[in-house]
Amino acid sequence: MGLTFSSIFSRLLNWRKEQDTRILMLGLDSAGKTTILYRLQIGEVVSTIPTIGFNVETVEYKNIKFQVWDLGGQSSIRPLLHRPYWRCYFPNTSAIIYVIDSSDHTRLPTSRTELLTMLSEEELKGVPLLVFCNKQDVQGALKPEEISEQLGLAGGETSRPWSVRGSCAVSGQGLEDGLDWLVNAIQEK
Ligand SMILES: Nc1nc2c(ncn2[C@@H]2O[C@H](COP(=O)(O)OP(=O)(O)OP(=O)(O)O)[C@@H](O)[C@H]2O)c(=O)[nH]1
Ligand SMILES: [Mg+2]
Repeated sequence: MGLTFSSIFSRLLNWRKEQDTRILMLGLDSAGKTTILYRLQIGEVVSTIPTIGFNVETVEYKNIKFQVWDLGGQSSIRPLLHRPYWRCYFPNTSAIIYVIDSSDHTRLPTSRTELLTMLSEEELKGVPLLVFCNKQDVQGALKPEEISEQLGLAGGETSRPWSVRGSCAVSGQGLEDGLDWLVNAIQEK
């Protein structure tokens, strides 16, 4: 598995040469972000708590860095509390991966709001977006098409390349195709 991902990212490395590439992975708690990070098997996942106080998980493959920010907790203070801090990380972002728990019907509207709020950030304008509709293996999970419809990107998101795809982080299904798409999108930008 790791070999496949390495070969996908190699295209990016050859193309970006010495430039650092930062890919941010976000999504509500329990969506599957950490599981995806480990699934990539491209390096050691390092967990750190920067002074600003929330958890950051990073895995690096050469100069491609995947970062997951733990925006913590379930409460509504989450975005209010952290957005001013994590905003300062936005300017050097090459791509965004947004992970949704497709089996969590109740929180889809919250997840959608979080996503759209983030996409409205000026610094993220034009940055390619890959949405993983994760946990497709769970019975009753919403299909990527249904989630895509609810997110409503098709109507308004014209400033960036985006794709909404199904995944199962546990088996790894869908991850390769999604990341392959993302690497192409970064290169074509
Ligand atoms: N069935 C199923 N379970 C999954 C899948 N992806 C993740 N999980 C499970 O969902 C739970 C949460 O996954 P995590 O990877 O910890 O989620 P996270 O997004 O990192 O969550 P936080 O760190 O709390 O923000 C774990 O028990 C995973 O094993 C999936 O595709 N299918
Ligand atoms: Mg996690």
